[in-house]
Amino acid sequence: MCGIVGIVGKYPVNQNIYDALTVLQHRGQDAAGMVTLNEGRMFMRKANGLVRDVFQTRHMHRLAGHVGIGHVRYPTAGCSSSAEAQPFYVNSPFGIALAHNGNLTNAATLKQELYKTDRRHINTSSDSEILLNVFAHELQKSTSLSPVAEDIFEAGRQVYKRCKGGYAAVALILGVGMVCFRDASGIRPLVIGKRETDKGTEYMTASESVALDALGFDLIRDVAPGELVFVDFEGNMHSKVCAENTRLTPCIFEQVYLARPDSMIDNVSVYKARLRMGEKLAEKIQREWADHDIDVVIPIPDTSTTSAMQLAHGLNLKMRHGFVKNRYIGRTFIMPGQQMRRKSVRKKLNAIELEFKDKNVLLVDDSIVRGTTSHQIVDMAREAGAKKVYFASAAPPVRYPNVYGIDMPTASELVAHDKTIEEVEKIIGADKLIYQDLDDLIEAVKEGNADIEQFDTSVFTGEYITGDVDQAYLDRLEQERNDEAKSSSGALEDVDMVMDIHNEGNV
Ligand SMILES: O=P(O)(O)OC[C@H]1O[C@H](OP(=O)(O)OP(=O)(O)O)[C@H](O)[C@@H]1O
Ligand SMILES: NC(=O)CC[C@H](N)C(=O)O
Ligand SMILES: [Mg+2]
Repeated sequence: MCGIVGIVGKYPVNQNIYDALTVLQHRGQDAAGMVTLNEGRMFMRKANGLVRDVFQTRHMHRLAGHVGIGHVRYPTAGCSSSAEAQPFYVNSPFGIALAHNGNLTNAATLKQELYKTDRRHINTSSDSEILLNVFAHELQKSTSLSPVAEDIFEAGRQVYKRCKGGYAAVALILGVGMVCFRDASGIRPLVIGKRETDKGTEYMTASESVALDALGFDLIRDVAPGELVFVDFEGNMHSKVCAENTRLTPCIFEQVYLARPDSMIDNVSVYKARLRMGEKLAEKIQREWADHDIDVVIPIPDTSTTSAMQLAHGLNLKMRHGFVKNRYIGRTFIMPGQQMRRKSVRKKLNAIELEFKDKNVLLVDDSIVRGTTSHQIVDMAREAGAKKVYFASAAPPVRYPNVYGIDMPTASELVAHDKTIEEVEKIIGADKLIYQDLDDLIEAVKEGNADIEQFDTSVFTGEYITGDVDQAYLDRLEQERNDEAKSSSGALEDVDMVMDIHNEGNV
C-alpha cells in the first residue's frame, strides 16, 4: 500500500501536497514524490526517503502551480530504486503524470502488449509505469486535442478492461485536468473531497480521508469501484463508473493494520472497526478460556492499541502501556528486508519492567505476519519479568501472499503459512496464542457499513477475488520478490547507480 494524493486548487498547491504526504507517510516510507503543473510545464521531484528528506526548500520553490499530485511508496513490484519512485511521467499524449497505490496482477502480459501492440517502451520494472502507459495509450485514441469528460471516460473503460488487480490511481493530464480511479472491486481505498475558497471550489483526492481532514477539505465520498472521477482545470467535477461488473470488495487488511484509525474507508470508521475487533476477541476469550488467569492487557504499539483497549474493557482487565515506542522509528512491517525489520523492533519498542514483573500478561497485536514483532516482543516480556506471556492477534492467521498492493509475496515468509496455531505459538514462544476468527473480523468491519457484502480477505483464505491468480502466478511472484531476490535487485544504494531519464534541473 502506497499513499496517493491529488489536488486541483486555486492557490499554490506544493505545501498542501507535502502536508498530505506526511499524513499518508504510514502507507509508504521508502520513497516520495510530487508533480505540479504550472504554465504548461510539469515540475517533478521524487527520490528515496521520507517526505521530510525528499523535499528540501529548494525543491518546494520549484514545485509551482495550483494543481499537483503526490505519492509515498512502499514497493510491491519492481525494486526499491529511486528510478521507480512515483509519480511516473510520460510525454504523450499531452503529458501525463500518474501515482498509483496497488498492484497489477497482469503486469507481465500488459508489458508485452504495450511493446508488441501499442509500441510503448517500459523502462523500469514497476507496474505503475505500465498502468500509466496503458492509460496514455487509451487516451491517445481520443482524436481530440482538447479531450472532454467522455473521452477520458472512454480511456478509463479501456483501462478497466485491460488492467487486473488492485489499483487506486491519480493522474494529471497537461492542459486537461486531474483524473482519479479505483479498480472494479475497490480493493484499494480512494476518497474525494472539496474545499471552498474565495476563488472557487478546490478538489482533492487521497488514499485516506485523514489527508482531507488535515488540509481542511470536506469528504464528498469514496470513489466507487470502477469509477473514474475527472476534475477539469476550470474546477468542474465529472464522474462515471467506467468498469463493467463492479462489486465493492475492499481489502480488509486496511482496517486491520494499513490505514490510520482516524480515517473513514467506504463509510467505515477504522477506529470503530478496530474497537469492535477488540470486543470480538474478548468475547472469544470469554467463550473459550473463561478461567483465564490474565493479570493485565498490554498492546504492542502503535496499531493494536485501539483493539487492545476494547479487549481489556471486555475482559474487565486493566490495559497498561508496557511497551514504549520510539516515535522516530517508522513502521517495521513495511521496511524493506527482514534484517532491517528484525533489528528495528528492539530499537522501536522498549519494555517498562514494572508492568511485566511477576504478572501474567496478554500481549495484543493487530496481526502477526512474519512473526518478526511477536517473537521478539514475547522475549522482551519475559526478560522484563513476566510470569506467563499470552498473545492475542486481532486478525486471523495470515497464511497466504497478498497480490493487490501489500508486500507479502512469499508464503514461506509468513509465520503461519502451513502451520497450526499451536506451531505458531511455539515459534513465537508464547504460553498461549489466540487469533481472531475470520467471521468475527468481517463482522467487526461490516458493522460499520452493512452494504459491503464482501471483503478481500485473501491473506487469510488464499481466495483471490479477481480470479486471475493461480499457483503459477504465486510461484513466479515468490521467485521474483522473496527477501533475497529483492535485496539483490533493489540494492541501488549508491545514488550514482540510478540514471534518471528525465528530471529537469535534477539536484
Ligand atoms: O508479524 P510481523 O511481520 O512483525 O508484522 C506484524 C506487525 O507489524 C506491524 O507493526 P509496525 O511496526 O509495522 O507498525 P505499527 O507501529 O503501526 O504497529 C503490525 O502492527 C504488527 O505489529
Ligand atoms: N504499495 C503500493 O501500492 C505499490 C505501488 C506499485 N506497485 C509500486 O511498487 O511502486
Ligand atoms: Mg505493530
